[in-house]
Order: sequence, then C-alpha cells, then structure tokens
Amino acid sequence: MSDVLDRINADKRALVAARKAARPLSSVEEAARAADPVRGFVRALGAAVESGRYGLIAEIKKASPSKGLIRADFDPPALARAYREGGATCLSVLTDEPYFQGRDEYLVAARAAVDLPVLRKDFMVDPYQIVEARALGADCILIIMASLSDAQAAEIEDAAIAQGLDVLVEVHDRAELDRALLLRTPLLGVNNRNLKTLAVDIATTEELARNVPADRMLVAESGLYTPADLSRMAAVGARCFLVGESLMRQADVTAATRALLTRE
Ligand SMILES: O=P(O)(O)OC[C@@H](O)[C@@H](O)c1c[nH]c2ccccc12
Repeated sequence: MSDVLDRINADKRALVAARKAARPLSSVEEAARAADPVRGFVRALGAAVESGRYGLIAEIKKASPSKGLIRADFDPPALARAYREGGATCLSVLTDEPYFQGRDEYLVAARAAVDLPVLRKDFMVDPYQIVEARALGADCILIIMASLSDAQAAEIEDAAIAQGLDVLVEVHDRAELDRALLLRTPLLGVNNRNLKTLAVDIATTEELARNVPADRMLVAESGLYTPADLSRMAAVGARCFLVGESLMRQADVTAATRALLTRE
C-alpha cells in the first residue's frame, strides 16, 4: 500500500504543518512581496526552443532516495555557474530535505549566483509552500499529479499564478496526463521515473508524447545521460529536458553540460 511517494507526501504534510505553526502565512506573504522580481521560466524555455536550441533545466541535486548521495562536493552557487556556463536554460534546485538532502538555502544561493530562472523542486502539498517558494525567490514550482487530487492540483496552480510563478506539471502515465491537461500551465513534464517504484524507463516519454497537445511544451524528465538520449526524446517532440544525476556525477559540470547539449 505505502509506496515511496505516499511516505514522502505524508512526511511533507507533517513538515508543512510544523512550518506553518512556526511561521504564519502572513509573514511568508510579506517576504514574498519583497522578493526579487520573477524570471520567466516558461519564457526562457520558449526562447531557447524558438531559436532552435534545446531547453535544458539543469538540476542541483545532492542525493536521492534511489541513489543515496550523488555528489559529495556540493556547492550550489558553483554548480549554478557551471550549468549556466555549459548552456543550461533554467535551473532546478531540490529543496526537499528528508529524501533528497535539499535545502531552501541551496535555492537562494544558486539563484543569487546566476541570472537563470529557477524551479523549486519539492513535493507541493499545500499552497503555503507556494508562497514560501516565492519568498525564497523561486520562479517556477512543481505539481506532481501522482501526489494530488484534481482539486488540490488546481488549488496549488491558482496559488502559483497568484504569486506570478510558472508551473511545471509532472505526469508518469496516461491517466495523470489527462488530469494534468485540466490545468492551465503550458509546461508539461513526463517523468521517466515512476515515483512509486523509482524505476526509470525513458520509453515513458515516447509512449505519452503522442497524447500531449501541440499547445503544451513537453519536458522529458529523468534518466537522461547522453546526446543520444535527448535525440530519442526529440524524435517524439520533446525539446526541453530536466536532467540531474548524469550531470551531477561529473567532475567538470560545465563540460558535461556542453557535451550533453551537443546535437548529433
Ligand atoms: O536525476 P535525473 O534522473 O536526471 O532526474 C532529474 C529529475 O527529473 C528528478 O530529480 C525528478 C523528477 N521529478 C521529481 C520529483 C521530485 C524529486 C525529483 C524529481
């Protein structure tokens, strides 16, 4: 019954309840109003694709539930600069602590180091986290359809829109895709990793791509290692990619990012 995602979401709800008790929404809202202007996340990806390039969302990820520690030498501002130098379009920064060893401060530090738009990569279960994301300086938030009901997803998207944030909605199967299309965001991610079992299969994007309407921007997520992997995703219509581990494992992140983006 209790898969990985159920556990993560239950823990997240408890964590958010504690955060709410420690800091009232009104205080976070005040910080959100004072935050740096939003950088257009969807706009940056659209511009990359428009100019014939891939849109790369490069992820700053220290550890994961499936792999444990991914990168020991973990310096978010240095990684942000390396990704930018290598040609990334946007950044994704894990802020989930219990499962990914992320931190809110990593997002703040990474964003301050570059001019790229930044996704707060976390498990959003409550609109409070969206206001938090804005207060931290995030430009985009993640909605995982497997974690939320239609009503919860819509509530979180509304909160993001109210804060001026972009939304990446993530799906893993046909039913989730159909539900995601009820949302307004143009940014549609297909996660090649099943968050319930943590198994990865990049055929997932190939299978779902044909059902993604032309007015959505398809992002292929997870399990992407080589230019050939990106070409395979591009062949079914993906021009944007979310990549973490394969770049995080390299000593020279700039060179690895450049190499990944090399078109065959
Ligand atoms: O490290 P990878 O296999 O390149 O995957 C990156 C990203 O897609 C993955 O971290 C991810 C996708 N959806 C998520 C939701 C929560 C946490 C993490 C994720």
